[in-house]
Amino acid sequence: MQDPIVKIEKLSHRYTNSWAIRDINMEIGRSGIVGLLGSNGAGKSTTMNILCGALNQTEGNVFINGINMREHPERAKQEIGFLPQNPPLYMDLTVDEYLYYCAGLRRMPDQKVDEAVKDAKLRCGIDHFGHRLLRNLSGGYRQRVGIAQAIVHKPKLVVLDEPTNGLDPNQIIEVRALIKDIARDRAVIFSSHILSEIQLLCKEIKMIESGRIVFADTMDAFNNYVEPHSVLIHFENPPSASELQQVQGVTKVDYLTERQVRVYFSGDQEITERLVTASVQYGWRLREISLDKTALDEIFKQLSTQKK
Ligand SMILES: Nc1ncnc2c1ncn2[C@@H]1O[C@H](COP(=O)(O)OP(=O)(O)OP(=O)(O)O)[C@@H](O)[C@H]1O
Repeated sequence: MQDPIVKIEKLSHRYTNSWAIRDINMEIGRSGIVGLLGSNGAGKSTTMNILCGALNQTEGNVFINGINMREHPERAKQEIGFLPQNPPLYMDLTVDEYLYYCAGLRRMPDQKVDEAVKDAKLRCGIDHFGHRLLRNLSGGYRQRVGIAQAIVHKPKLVVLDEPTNGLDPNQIIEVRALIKDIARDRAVIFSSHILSEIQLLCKEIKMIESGRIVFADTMDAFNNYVEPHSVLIHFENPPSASELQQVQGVTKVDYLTERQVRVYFSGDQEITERLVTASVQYGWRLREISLDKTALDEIFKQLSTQKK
């Protein structure tokens, strides 16, 4: 396996007197979108700000492409493009002026700047807005300019802190498509407090709650984790537990009332079909059946209490 683009070791940060993040460890590969999911105040921005060298951590280490951010910040930052939660956009500059200014901050060689700005504008769909003042752009286009400044120096890693926050639904769709596009040739870390957004965009998910990582795996593993493993059934003529356990896939049966049963199963979703068939065959008179999907809030709670 290739070396990770990001390696975080035992990262902790304390603001004045309380810890915002504790003991975070993670590795991030060189391509695709990794989602950092967490509710408000979970510690996403703190982690991202440290990762990008905008904040000095209290404890632990961050390596970007093998370079220690604390020891060699200038070199490490060359590998990163960052769109913070409140991007520093200068409203009195035109798009071109702003992107040239950002390329300058990145210490790009002069002869490469024209082409780099042109490429970033094209990639972000703002090439026709070069002379427009930032203050006269819509929220969605300002966000595109923010993403353009994050990729102008062609970094290997782009970090986007809640980039769709505050946008209208159409702008959200456009910005998500842009993020997918820029992730084709680099790693992207993307934070959000919206699970469905992370599910839509990311191949991997790191979930953070109260400053700790509570889940880190592929999106597929996460989706399996939150898949329902039980169904709720109402029978008019309820079978016994042992009769229900004869149905292939059923692992456990709990009677909630005389006629209402929670049936646990393992494996595939065809369980509902098999239960309906058995009910017809044996005359159990099934009135209602529904998947028992635990509320996501509940899963968040379970994950955060399990790993504390
Ligand atoms: N500058 C600061 N001084 C003191 N406490 C802070 C500061 N910045 C953040 N915090 C606290 O640290 C914790 C983590 O905040 P952080 O901004 O990293 O979370 P977040 O997941 O990005 O949340 P949000 O989505 O609301 O931005 C919170 O309890 C927050 O109140």
